[in-house]
Parts: sequence; structure tokens; C-alpha cells
Amino acid sequence: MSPMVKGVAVKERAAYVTFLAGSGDYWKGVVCLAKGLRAVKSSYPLVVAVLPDVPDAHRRSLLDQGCLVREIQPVLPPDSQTKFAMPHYIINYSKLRIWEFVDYERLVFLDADIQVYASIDHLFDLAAGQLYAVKDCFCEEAWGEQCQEMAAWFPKPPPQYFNGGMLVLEPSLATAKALLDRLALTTGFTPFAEQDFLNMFFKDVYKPIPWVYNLLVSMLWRHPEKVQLGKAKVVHYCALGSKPWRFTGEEPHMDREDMKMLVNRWWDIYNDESLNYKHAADPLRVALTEAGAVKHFSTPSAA
Ligand SMILES: O=c1ccn([C@@H]2O[C@H](COP(=O)(O)OP(=O)(O)O[C@H]3O[C@H](CO)[C@H](O)[C@H](O)[C@H]3O)[C@@H](O)[C@H]2O)c(=O)[nH]1
Ligand SMILES: O[C@H]1[C@H](O)[C@@H](O)[C@H](O)[C@@H](O)[C@H]1O
Repeated sequence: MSPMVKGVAVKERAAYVTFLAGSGDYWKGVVCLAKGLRAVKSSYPLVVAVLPDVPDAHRRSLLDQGCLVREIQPVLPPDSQTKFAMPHYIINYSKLRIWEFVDYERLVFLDADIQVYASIDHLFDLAAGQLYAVKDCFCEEAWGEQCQEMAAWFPKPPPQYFNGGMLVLEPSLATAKALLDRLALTTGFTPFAEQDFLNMFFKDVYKPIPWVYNLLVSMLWRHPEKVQLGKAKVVHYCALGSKPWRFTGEEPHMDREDMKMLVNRWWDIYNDESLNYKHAADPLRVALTEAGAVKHFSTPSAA
């Protein structure tokens, strides 16, 4: 029987997972995500898949926030693929490693530039056998020339194209191997790197979930009629200039009041000391430990 936390059954082999690379400031995004999940009283741990180049000090900050840190090896696309909408997207193929986390049956993947503003724990109860994610679009005027290259790649953008920053997935070694095997065979221009690749790979099992589970901030100006900010459970600070930890307000659209409000909201969580991880007060760990369900929690040191 599943352990109970405050009367709610908690799946034993389920977790949130995010991805962290490099020595830049994305670790702040992970810290804030861990605190945000605590703010909405999530019952599931946050696993951080880190590349070897993430500095020890950043890993320690994640452990101090109760995250489970797992090192992964980089995944790179074939040599023929070197051109992306942003140069750093090349490292995002490493995200494919999370399909190897087979000690979990179900994972909810969230990019480090995502914040959760309402509980989404119910996503762990979705039916098995599909990949769930939120639909994306290609309507960015500022992309200009790049958009035309994208149009050449996708003469008719697939109506079901999803954003790769939030995924509900089932780890499987067979899927992980198939992903890497297929990646080795990919050719052509794929501006959104692993996001384009995942769209191709999972096209037959992809099931859209409502935008509230991954509000791309760019939708606020691309498709304002389709989104109601107050209803968003998950906000994805993906647009150019919108990362809260390096927000200046100078890039296109960043002077919008809703954008500034969202950035302030993120900082409120980041700065809220009451949301810091407190070992003894973690009901999930206590419940799972008592149930003998989970033995792989790496307990942060008290130091
Ligand atoms: O130096 C970096 C760069 C990226 N990341 C990780 O990679 C994720 C994706 O990178 P960005 O957030 O910079 O990219 P975008 O928001 O522009 O990303 C969009 O396009 C990408 C294409 O690779 C991915 O699909 C991503 O999920 C999707 O939201 C980050 O959130 C973070 O988790 C790092 O850890 N360190
Ligand atoms: O698919 C793209 C991609 O994920 C970009 O990084 C993001 O800025 C866009 O808003 C989105 O439409």
C-alpha cells in the first residue's frame, strides 16, 4: 500500500526531476524550484540530474535545499548537428539521460527556469503509456530570419509540437537506448535541439495537457487570448531576458507589468527563508522512510 502524507496516497517511485549544467547561475533556478515545490506542499522529492561540470559549491546548495543530486554523463548530438537557436542548447540533449532513472516509475521533468505556483502532484496519477507535455508554437516575431530557417525545417509546423521544458514521463532502459540510437541517426537543422528531437521521437505517444502546466511566458504576448495568468500552475521563464536571476527588463517584452510581476513572484520564493529545507520537518521523507519505501535519499549533511 502507498504511504500516506496528510491522508493522500503518495506514489513510492515517483519524483520531480530537473537538469543542471555548467557553472553559471541556473543552480539558483533549481534552488527556487525546490523551495517552490515546498511552498505548494508537494509530496514528491526533487531529483537534480547534474552534468560533471556543475561545481561542488552549487551541488552543496542543492543538497542543502533537500534535493537529490545525481550526476549524469553528457549526451551530444551527431557531429553534423552544430547549429541551434541558442548555442547552449547543445547540452540539453543530456536531458535524455533521465529515461535511465529506472528506479522511478514516473517522473515529472521541469526545466530549472520553471516555477510551480500550485500543486501539480496529481500529474503523477496520469495513465501510463504516454508522454505528456504542453503544446508550443513558433510565433515569435523577433526570431525573424531564424524563423524562416525553422519554417524550412518544419514547412508546416506540427499542430502537436510540445515544449520540452515540462514533461511527464516513464523511465525505461529500452526507451533510453532507443533515444540514443535514434539520436545518432538524426540529420538536418533542429533549432530547438532535444525539444525537436523529443517531438519526433514521441510523436505517436504524445498527449497534450493544458497550458496551465507550463505557461511559457512568451504566450503572454504571442497568444494572450489563450492564457489567463491567474490560472497558471507552472510558469516557464523561457523567453529571451526573462530568467529571473539575470533579469534586467531591457530585452523585448521585458518591460511588461505581468513579466515584472512574475519575476518578483519568483524572487519572493527565492528569498523566503521559511521555505528553506528543514530535515526533521519533511513529512514525505519521514513517511517513506517509515514505510521502508525509499532507500536512495541522499540526506544533505547538517553542516
Ligand atoms: O547553462 C545552462 C543552460 C541550461 N541549463 C538547463 O537546461 C534548461 C534549458 O535551457 P534554457 O532554460 O536556457 O532554455 P529555454 O528556456 O530557451 O529552453 C527551451 O528550449 C530548449 C532547447 O534545447 C529546451 O528544450 C528547453 O526545455 C525549452 O524550454 C535550463 O532550464 C536548465 O535546466 C543549465 O542547467 N545550464
Ligand atoms: O519552443 C520555444 C523554445 O522552447 C524557446 O526556448 C522558448 O523561448 C519559446 O518560447 C518556445 O516557443
